[in-house]
Amino acid sequence: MSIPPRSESTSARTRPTNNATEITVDLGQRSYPICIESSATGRPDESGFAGRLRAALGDCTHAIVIQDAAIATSAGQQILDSLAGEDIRISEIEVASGETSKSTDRLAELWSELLDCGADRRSVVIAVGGGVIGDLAGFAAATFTRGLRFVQVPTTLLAMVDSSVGGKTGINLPGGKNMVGAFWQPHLVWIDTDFLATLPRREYLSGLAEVIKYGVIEDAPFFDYLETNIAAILEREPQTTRHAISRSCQSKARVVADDERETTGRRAILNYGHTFAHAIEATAGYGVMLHGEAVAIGMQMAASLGVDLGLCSDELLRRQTALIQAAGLPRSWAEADPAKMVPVMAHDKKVAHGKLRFVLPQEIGSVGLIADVPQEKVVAAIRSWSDR
Ligand SMILES: NC(=O)c1ccc[n+]([C@@H]2O[C@H](COP(=O)([O-])OP(=O)(O)OC[C@H]3O[C@@H](n4cnc5c(N)ncnc54)[C@H](O)[C@@H]3O)[C@@H](O)[C@H]2O)c1
Ligand SMILES: O=C(O)C(=O)C[C@@H](O)[C@H](O)[C@H](O)COP(=O)(O)O
Ligand SMILES: [Zn+2]
Repeated sequence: MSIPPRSESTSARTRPTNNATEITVDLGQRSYPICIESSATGRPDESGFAGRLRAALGDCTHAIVIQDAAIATSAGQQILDSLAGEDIRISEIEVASGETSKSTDRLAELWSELLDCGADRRSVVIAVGGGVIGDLAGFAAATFTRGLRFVQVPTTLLAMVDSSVGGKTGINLPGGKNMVGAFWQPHLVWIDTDFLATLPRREYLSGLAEVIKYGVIEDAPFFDYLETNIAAILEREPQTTRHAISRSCQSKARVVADDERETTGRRAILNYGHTFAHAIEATAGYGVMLHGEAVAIGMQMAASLGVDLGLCSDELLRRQTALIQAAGLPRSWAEADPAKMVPVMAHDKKVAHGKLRFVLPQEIGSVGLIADVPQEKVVAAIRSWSDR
């Protein structure tokens, strides 16, 4: 199956002002801004978090801040402080860090906590944390009373460049990643790059895997930029890092605006490497391998599969491998076991008519959605980046 090309009419709109960038996710009446700022959360004027919240929601008298327990005294506190002068009742809910919180048990507790704090359809859920908090809180918002308004405040690089944008929310099942969820768009994405200052290096690198993904799937000049500037990004040099975040958000906003619910196939490109990655995460045990680490290895497996099928060149694989290595990400997983991974891959959400479909590279900046891949080639791709 071929992937529809980028639509010219639904490109993300970008408005840079001073040291801030605003990108619009164009979804008609459900359009929303991604505000990329630095040191701006507490500003008392309309450019601070509270001002942007007022502008995005209008009437809001109750905010429920659902935050990662590990950042409750830092980013979470900044968000709470920024709302202190507002005429808004605040409820706080903490969620333990880590992938295991994306579970049916934690979701059920969260529904009860929302009930207990008096959440109703005029409330807003504000998710403060990484992708785990955004996915979990977003799904709770989508389902409680059939829908609460929702705002994303990403505090990890991965959440800033990927999970906070686009409205995919959900939880894991033991047998598969993100198997239960909903498309539920936020009203606002607030990115304050200062939050990255406390992010551990391993988590920062994990986010870089999704950044590299955008270069491979639809932005070849950005891939070139990353090759040249990876050292500055690793040092978290402010301007370079901001550029990488904003370019990633532009890619994501463009793809989501083209195919919000992954119906035409265009949005499936964001799943590059993920058929393998999700099987790696599930078979390793959730939380053992970080999502971005699994995506890096999954992209390697996908590129090897592409080479094997004659879809792309060895040179593409060489460049991708070099960038992943330069970014300090793993390229292989010694324990990757096809016998365990292939059955998990059967639950991939891109399966159609009982057949797996893989997002595979054609050239840097372009991928295709490929069905009818012989299983022995899938096994060989897994083995080429494992010890088995
Ligand atoms: N919905 C989507 O479109 C989408 C896209 C990509 C990934 N995801 C999902 O996102 C999840 C991964 O997200 P993640 O990588 O952000 O992981 P995460 O949410 O687990 O956060 C990573 C770690 O960083 C800590 N942390 C967060 N912010 C911090 C900060 N500012 N300073 C210090 N520590 C901080 C957290 O406590 C946690 O231990 C996975 O479940 C993945 O499936 C979803
Ligand atoms: O937004 C998307 O679409 C993506 O596929 C982004 C991915 O990086 C992300 O990991 C997503 O959660 C995967 O979605 P899934 O539908 O394969 O579970
Ligand atoms: Zn991902």
